[in-house]
Amino acid sequence: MTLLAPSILAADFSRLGEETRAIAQAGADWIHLDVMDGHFVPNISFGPAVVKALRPWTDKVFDVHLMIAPADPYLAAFAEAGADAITVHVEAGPHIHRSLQTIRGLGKRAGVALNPGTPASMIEPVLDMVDLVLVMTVNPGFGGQSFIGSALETIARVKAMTAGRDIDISVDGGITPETAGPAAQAGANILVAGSAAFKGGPDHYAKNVAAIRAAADAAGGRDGVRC
Ligand SMILES: O=C(CO)[C@H](O)[C@H](O)COP(=O)(O)O
Repeated sequence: MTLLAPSILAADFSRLGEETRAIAQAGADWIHLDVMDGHFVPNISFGPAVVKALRPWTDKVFDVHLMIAPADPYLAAFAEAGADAITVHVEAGPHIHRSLQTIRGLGKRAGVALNPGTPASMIEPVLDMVDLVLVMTVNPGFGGQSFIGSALETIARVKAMTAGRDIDISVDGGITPETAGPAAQAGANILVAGSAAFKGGPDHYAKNVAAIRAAADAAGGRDGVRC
């Protein structure tokens, strides 16, 4: 079954704890936490203090996506705050190998992310170091954007590059019941969804999550790793 990782970027920030619990109880597999610094991306979201504050609200995997540069000075803080997986962007600095080594050294699942304009080949040298590849299907920084179709080719390239390895492929940006199928078909086994997961408020979360997952599974999505 394809795993669903709702992004709390689309939640009601005045009630983040309740929202995190509600989406977890609605069937989310992982909780995706988007960290933005106003430098690597043109928006600011939250830091390790918020991750720590949310940790008691659910025992789901905390999938922390760092859209920050530099990332290395903050990796330990996010690990201590309760992250289970930490993803850094290959575009965010010159030492991606060191960042991934640090994340694994902290005992966390290490992820590397690719922006829509970045070729998949950029991460080939570090595939031994990663548990997760996150393919951005929007330009990072904001929720509610439209899925960039050309990123499907990147997902397919990453799938081919990672064949035979125990590496998850996550897609992030513009995931809806319409785009979940093509993303899963191209090779994604974890879908990050913000707007489509939180649409309509808490009474709709279970239905939203089920619709996205069903679309992915109908398209032949492969199993995500449960940890
Ligand atoms: O990383 C992100 C933005 O940088 C968000 O996770 C992503 O955009 C999800 O939001 P939506 O599903 O609304 O597109």
